[in-house]
Amino acid sequence: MSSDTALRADALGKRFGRRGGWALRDCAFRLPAGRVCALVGPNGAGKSTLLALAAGLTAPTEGALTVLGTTPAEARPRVGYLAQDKPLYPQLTVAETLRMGAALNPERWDPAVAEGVVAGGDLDPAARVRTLSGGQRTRVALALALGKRPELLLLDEPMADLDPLARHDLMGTLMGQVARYGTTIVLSSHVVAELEDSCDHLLLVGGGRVRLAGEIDELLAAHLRISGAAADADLGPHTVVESRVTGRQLSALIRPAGPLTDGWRATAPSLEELVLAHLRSPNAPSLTEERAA
Ligand SMILES: Nc1ncnc2c1ncn2[C@@H]1O[C@H](COP(=O)(O)OP(=O)(O)OP(=O)(O)O)[C@@H](O)[C@H]1O
Repeated sequence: MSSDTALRADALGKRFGRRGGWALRDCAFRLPAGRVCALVGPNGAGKSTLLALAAGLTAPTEGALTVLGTTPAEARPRVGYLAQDKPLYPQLTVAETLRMGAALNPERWDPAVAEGVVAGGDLDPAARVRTLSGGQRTRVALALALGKRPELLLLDEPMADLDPLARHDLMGTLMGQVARYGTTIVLSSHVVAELEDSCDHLLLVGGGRVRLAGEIDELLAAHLRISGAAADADLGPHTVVESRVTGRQLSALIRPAGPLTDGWRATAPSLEELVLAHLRSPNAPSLTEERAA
């Protein structure tokens, strides 16, 4: 695999327990290095499982996940991971937590980066983690992940307990990382509108499968929102992701397979419209780089 690939899944599957259902199945995608990738999908879709696999915390049941050109276990020192529950030691102070980060990552630790993230939140270095709010803990956990100067940063719902200003601030910090160090970021979130400005790659999972994977610009360009008279609707060769009839009007999100016949009004979808249409239509065909190529 070339070094310009941060993450690659081949027939990746994960099942918890021998009788459990598949959290992920038959997943194939490639995430180029240096991208900011939005990982979206409904509750239970497999987002956290995918991030935990990439962080080397759990092993695939079948297939393979290649991280920074190697196995997840070998890539671990070069990967930063922020888990959904942001585990920290509650009895340690903020400063002690950062010292622990330095001790655990002697080769890579950058105190200025870690302290900068903490200082941005006006946190007292002497405060104990147990006295911090949820959002303040997120900031400390993020300082640990970023202080490691990761080549790949995996963030599981980092914005969930942040106020709007702190979210904005977090995105600024992350964009700074990308610009300065070329860090690849995978960020799971339920708030798609917040990702539109900062992410350039999308991975949409649903029911354990990859539904959409690719550059956001290319995915958007592959779809159209159309509307027209329901009576003479013939969407012939096009792939219909979602369609609705209201009165005499039909509106749909399609993947055009050629020019549209006369009578349709067509507009480009937003990222949110693209994602919502696929979430509402779990049986719509997938579109991933592999299949699109
Ligand atoms: N440790 C585990 N043991 C058993 N089943 C698990 C475990 N972790 C996840 N699962 C199952 O795997 C599936 C995917 O879960 P996962 O947490 O990856 O989804 P998610 O997309 O992150 O969901 P959410 O948006 O709710 O955080 C779910 O059906 C879940 O019940």
